[in-house]
Amino acid sequence: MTSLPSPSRNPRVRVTDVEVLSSAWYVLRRTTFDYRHGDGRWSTEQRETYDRGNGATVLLYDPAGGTVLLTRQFRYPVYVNDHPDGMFLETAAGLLDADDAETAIRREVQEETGVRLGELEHVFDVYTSPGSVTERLHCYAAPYDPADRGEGGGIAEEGEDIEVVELRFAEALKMIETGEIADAKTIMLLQWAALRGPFRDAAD
Ligand SMILES: Nc1nc2c(ncn2[C@@H]2O[C@H](COP(=O)(O)OP(=O)(O)O[C@H]3O[C@H](CO)[C@@H](O)[C@H](O)[C@@H]3O)[C@@H](O)[C@H]2O)c(=O)[nH]1
Ligand SMILES: [Mg+2]
Repeated sequence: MTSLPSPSRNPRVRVTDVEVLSSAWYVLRRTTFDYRHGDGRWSTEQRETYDRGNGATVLLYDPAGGTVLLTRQFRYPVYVNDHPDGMFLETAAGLLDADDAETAIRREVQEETGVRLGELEHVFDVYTSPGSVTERLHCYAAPYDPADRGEGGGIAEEGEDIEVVELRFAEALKMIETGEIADAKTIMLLQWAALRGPFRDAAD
């Protein structure tokens, strides 16, 4: 046994063991727990969880120009699973590290796009892959001024090579249909922007 989580918040769940299977860039654990089913029967289950920490992302939008600012970078996990070239379009995002979500997203956006965030709207928090990955992703939206757009590029020493991509909002929506935008957080935020966010009154 390596570690146990804090006391159960669910009387149907009793964790009995946690093993660390791998601890390299991220941490893979195998947890054994007793679970009480809907019919009252208890069973012993095992689940592996991939812990890569939590993250934050932001949809940058310019209401006057009708544009959004995204990033493009090579994503190997996407490339290895059939994406044509792995050059993936996403909202700016990053891991929280030791920071709270708002501090982290301000830092990441500046590193990746050069934009210094002013007002910031919290939109929702999402679990990105609840059957296997523990990550909770804090999702924000914020206006940007195209004149503030800087070099961006990410941190070269960490192997990052990030292109900043400005798109008309209507074009970004179409790119969801064509598959050119296929990142979950980016699709969720673009659809939020059309339904309830800054572009809800846009004609197309
Ligand atoms: N050496 C090494 N480096 C890695 C590895 N995995 C990631 N990295 C480096 O660590 C960097 C982390 O950059 P962040 O900007 O902090 O995170 P992110 O990869 O952009 O993650 C964000 O987007 C993800 C995808 O949507 C989100 O899952 C995540 O929560 C976060 O929001 C990556 O760009 C990459 O350079 C690895 O296995 N080995
Ligand atoms: Mg990033």
